[in-house]
Amino acid sequence: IDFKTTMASVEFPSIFLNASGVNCMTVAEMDEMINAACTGGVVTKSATPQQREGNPQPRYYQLEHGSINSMGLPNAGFPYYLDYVTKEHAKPTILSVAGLQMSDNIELLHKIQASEYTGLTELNLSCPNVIGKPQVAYDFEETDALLAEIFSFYTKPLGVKLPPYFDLVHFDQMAAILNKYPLTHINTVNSVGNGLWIDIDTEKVVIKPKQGFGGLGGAMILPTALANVRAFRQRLNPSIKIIGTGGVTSGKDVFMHLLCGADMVSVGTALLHEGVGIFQRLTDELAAIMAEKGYTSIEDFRGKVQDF
Ligand SMILES: C=Cc1c(C(=O)O)[nH]c(=O)[nH]c1=O
Repeated sequence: IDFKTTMASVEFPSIFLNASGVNCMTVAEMDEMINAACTGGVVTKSATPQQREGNPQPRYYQLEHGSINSMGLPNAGFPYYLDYVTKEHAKPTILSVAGLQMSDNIELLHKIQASEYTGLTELNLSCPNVIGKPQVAYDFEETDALLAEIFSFYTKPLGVKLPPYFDLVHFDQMAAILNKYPLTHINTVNSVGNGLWIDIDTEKVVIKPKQGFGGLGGAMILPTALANVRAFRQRLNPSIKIIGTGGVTSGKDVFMHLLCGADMVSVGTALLHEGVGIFQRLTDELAAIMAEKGYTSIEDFRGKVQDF
């Protein structure tokens, strides 16, 4: 079964990617993603202009049905990731960038525009853990202004990483903004912002930053992820592809993301726990589901979830 896919005329040998932030901080991790079986390529950790240590530890904690994190954007800095993606690799790369303020985003995209890099870039509008900074993507006017400024000069392939939305009118408002711009894709969802977990033995929160508040990921956010993939598929121009992210732990979850309209699927929490071998497992499980249902291509069912 053929799981390759094309986005912005870039051929991905598989639909599977890592969620930015997981297994993508260093050259070794990014090479491991590219060299692993059944991966489509690699998405870098969101890069900031300078290298960042991130928040104090513990800043990640595994829950029974997912994860909570407040990493604080630790990364090796924009030059490190631009250097990596500009080199030749066996599979495509997506360069993720996250400014800490609007001017950072503009500066980073000017640098990419002026660089040798011709691959895909993803602007992270949804980091929930930069202390003191609200997520850009929850400010519709700022998002619109930022994209207008970017597309006044940026001509290379560009997508955006979005947080989950929880209100149908917000889907309408955000989709109306995104449809104004020549985006290659959206990647939805980022972690569900500012959850909290408590260790009842110590009666303490489980992560140090932000008094324990952190983004939620993993199995428990799958229903939210599916809703966001479907809602944007229903509203966005077909030219804007969708990377479905959030809650994927099995072939069934991948199948549901695809039924909702995802073009590619990325894995975060489960990848962190299982390692890159997960992509062969997800491929085998998806292929078994498709065989059972008599599907020979993802096109047989992509986006075809039915109303009740
Ligand atoms: C880029 C920062 C992000 C982080 C982080 O570095 O804290 N965690 C997330 O769950 N999503 C992000 O987008």
